[in-house]
Amino acid sequence: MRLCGSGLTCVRGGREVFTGLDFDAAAGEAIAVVGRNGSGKTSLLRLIAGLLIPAGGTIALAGGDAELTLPEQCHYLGHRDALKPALSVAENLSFWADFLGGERFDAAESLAAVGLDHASDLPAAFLSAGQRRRLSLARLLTVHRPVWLLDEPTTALDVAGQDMFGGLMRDHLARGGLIIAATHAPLGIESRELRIGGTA
Ligand SMILES: Nc1ncnc2c1ncn2[C@@H]1O[C@H](COP(=O)(O)OP(=O)(O)OP(=O)(O)O)[C@@H](O)[C@H]1O
Repeated sequence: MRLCGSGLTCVRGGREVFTGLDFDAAAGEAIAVVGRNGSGKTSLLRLIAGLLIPAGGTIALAGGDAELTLPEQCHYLGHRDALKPALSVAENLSFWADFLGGERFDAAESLAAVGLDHASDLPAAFLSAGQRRRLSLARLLTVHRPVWLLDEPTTALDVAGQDMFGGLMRDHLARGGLIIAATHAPLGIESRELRIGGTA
């Protein structure tokens, strides 16, 4: 499996954010997208996820599931956690599994993997920032998708949480997944850098 972007141009609000951007990522590889604030890191993830339309260029996934579109093979984790505060931790995860569709894996195991098994009945409104982020990460495990698009994924995670997430990312890569992560902080796993715009 290989994800390639070629000659990408992104325009937002009538302003060109980047142009002529090329990237490629192979199965088992993590790409850290870096660049100054406003350079277009989030925009690139949203282009790959199909949430924005490129003003030019193409994005293609070779060797994926021919029956599915690229967005259907991506997990997009934005920097906001996209949780419903009135629903419990377990209900939020169930909502996302229903919304994303496809085969779902054991929610209790996913919550245990991110250290939230003790909190499954707690309303999401009561979670700390790091716990909200951990619940978002559980989505990645409950529904398997090969391409993980992660926007500042380690935000709010404590050191143990960053170690835990590093292990989850390594497992995903070992299973043949790929990761594109926009980040200002070290990702905590071996990765290749894709710089957008000038030096941060
Ligand atoms: N909805 C929008 N309408 C118009 N312009 C937008 C919109 N969203 C983002 N932009 C602009 O697009 C540019 C790129 O934003 P983006 O969020 O992709 O940058 P980034 O590299 O992720 O930044 P940061 O490091 O601050 O998170 C910015 O100049 C931003 O103001």
